[in-house]
Amino acid sequence: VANKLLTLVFVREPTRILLGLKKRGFGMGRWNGFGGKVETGETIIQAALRELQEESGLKAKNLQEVGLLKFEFVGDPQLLEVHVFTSSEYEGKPTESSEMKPQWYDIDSIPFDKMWPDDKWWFPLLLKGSKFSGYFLFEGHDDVLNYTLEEVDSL
Ligand SMILES: CN1CCN(c2cc(NC3CC3)nc(N)n2)CC1
Repeated sequence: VANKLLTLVFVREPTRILLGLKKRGFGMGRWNGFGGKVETGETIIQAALRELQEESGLKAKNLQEVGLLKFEFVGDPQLLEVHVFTSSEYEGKPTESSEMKPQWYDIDSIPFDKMWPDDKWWFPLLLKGSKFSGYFLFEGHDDVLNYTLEEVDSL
């Protein structure tokens, strides 16, 4: 079966970035951007905007695709394909949802120890405004066995 399409959106201000604490399900207990599955009949962009609004209450006005991340788990044939976006213009106020508890973090104090382990490699590229493409092989949810990561001119 084809890759599972997922979205991940970070709302960014000059010195801070909005993260959400995942309250249940996949990635529970970890801080992350906002996102979810791409449903049939919607584009990846539409899914990114929908999930951001559902999970944070924010309506992004200038979504930009900044990264493509592929994840594999030892023993699991399903490949995850995560399309990463940023937005610097938005409407609304960060609002806790059933899925996420939003909080602004200063970009100098990102809580990597409480995020997915792959983030420490690609997050610096996102913060400096690069476009990136990466692949991470996980064993379980905590160990990265292998990865490749490159900055790209276009996605
Ligand atoms: C809907 N979500 C959005 C984001 N997402 C991931 C995954 C991830 N690593 C993969 C090993 C799991 N790392 C970050 N930062 N986000 C998965 C699904």
